[in-house]
Amino acid sequence: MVDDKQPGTASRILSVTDLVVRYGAQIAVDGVTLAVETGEIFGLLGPNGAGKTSTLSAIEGLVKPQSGAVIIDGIDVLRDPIAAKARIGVQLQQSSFQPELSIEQIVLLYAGLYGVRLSKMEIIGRLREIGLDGELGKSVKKLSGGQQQRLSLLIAVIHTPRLLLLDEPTSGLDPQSRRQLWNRIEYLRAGGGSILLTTHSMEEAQAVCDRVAIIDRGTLLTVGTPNELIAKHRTDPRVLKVARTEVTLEDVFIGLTGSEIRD
Ligand SMILES: Nc1ncnc2c1ncn2[C@@H]1O[C@H](COP(=O)(O)OP(=O)(O)OP(=O)(O)O)[C@@H](O)[C@H]1O
Repeated sequence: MVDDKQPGTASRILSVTDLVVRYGAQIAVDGVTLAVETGEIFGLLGPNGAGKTSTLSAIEGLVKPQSGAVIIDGIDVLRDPIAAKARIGVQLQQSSFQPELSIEQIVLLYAGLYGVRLSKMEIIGRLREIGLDGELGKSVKKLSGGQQQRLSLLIAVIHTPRLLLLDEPTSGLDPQSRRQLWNRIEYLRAGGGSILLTTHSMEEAQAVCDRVAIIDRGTLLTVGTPNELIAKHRTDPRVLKVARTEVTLEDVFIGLTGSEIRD
């Protein structure tokens, strides 16, 4: 039997239990419980201010939760943050990269930070996978948005993390770059990785996520495969009220979270 308490053997790569995150009087996450299985792409959906980034930040160990537990690959993030962080990959904002450095220098820099040794041939091989092997000497500031996004994803997985955390990875990308990123995420899953991402795109959730959770006002409202959520909530009067024709995932989302604009 697989023991989820033993690091490296967990079939459940992430368990979040009763997570509470506050910023002063503001409750951002109000008792969220969710789990991501190994090899799964899991999507966190929610309107602006729902608590998605705060949940991710607590998982990453960037904010200290008021209460609750986060277990990554059998490791308690609060008790052993360094070991837990070694198992996760986080996509940095493109603006975090030093703009004057070349792609090769950036890859070498972050590989070094993670203790990964890469030969020039290995760097070229990795860049070939994302179509950037011809741009080795180009500075980061000269890359297009899509190229920068691909580079930041490559760096997020340079140490082959077991769990990849992506906060709105495709926002601002053109359709081609978005598709490429979806393919890349699926490729990482095929290689044994697990992915937790946030998105505002229902299309994205349906296209790449094995399961999704809808979160609002810091609370998890529902979880399942996109089709399960449609089946489960298709007769909910709040969902029927907003459905235009056949009930879609977006109808479920708006039905459960309400139609008012969030800032
Ligand atoms: N550093 C902070 N200090 C105070 N309040 C914060 C801070 N970060 C987030 N919040 C508040 O916590 C709540 C949840 O924010 P969070 O960024 O986690 O939501 P989100 O679902 O990621 O939203 P978005 O889709 O807009 O990125 C919001 O009310 C937000 O204003």
